[in-house]
Amino acid sequence: MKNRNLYESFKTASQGIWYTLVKERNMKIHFAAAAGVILLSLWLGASRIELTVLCLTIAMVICFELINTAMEVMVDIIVDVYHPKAKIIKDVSAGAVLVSAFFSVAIGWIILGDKLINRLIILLKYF
Ligand SMILES: Nc1ncnc2c1ncn2[C@@H]1O[C@H](COP(=O)(O)OP(=O)(O)OP(=O)(O)O)[C@@H](O)[C@H]1O
Repeated sequence: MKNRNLYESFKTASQGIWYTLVKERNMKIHFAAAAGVILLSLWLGASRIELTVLCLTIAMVICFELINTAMEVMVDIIVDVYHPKAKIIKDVSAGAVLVSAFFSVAIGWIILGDKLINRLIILLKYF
């Protein structure tokens, strides 16, 4: 079965994202964190380049989670019993998400940490 046109391709890709968002708890966390980071960056007055780096970082984590979900479904189609290699595939794939999430937190802190602390100090002076 092949997508007939660009609209069909867009629709099926969106369904893939929606499936992952509904089924995977971690994807909900990634989306919530992404929304939080973008709002925080706007509030802290992040520069365009900083916002660009943060958007790339968010995209990296979400893409790895999408691929991880695809890997899990693919493994489940191929094996429906315990298999050590199925475990390796799923664990490695989950590891990719973990590494990207860890570094995204580090990047977020490097970019926004100082601004956040300074803003909080200013706010605390009012009280
Ligand atoms: N067929 C299998 N054979 C061996 N181990 C498996 C198998 N299916 C799952 N596992 C193990 O269980 C873990 C969880 O697998 P599951 O398919 O439930 O993913 P998940 O809980 O959605 O993971 P994630 O938190 O990465 O989204 C895998 O990382 C793997 O270690």
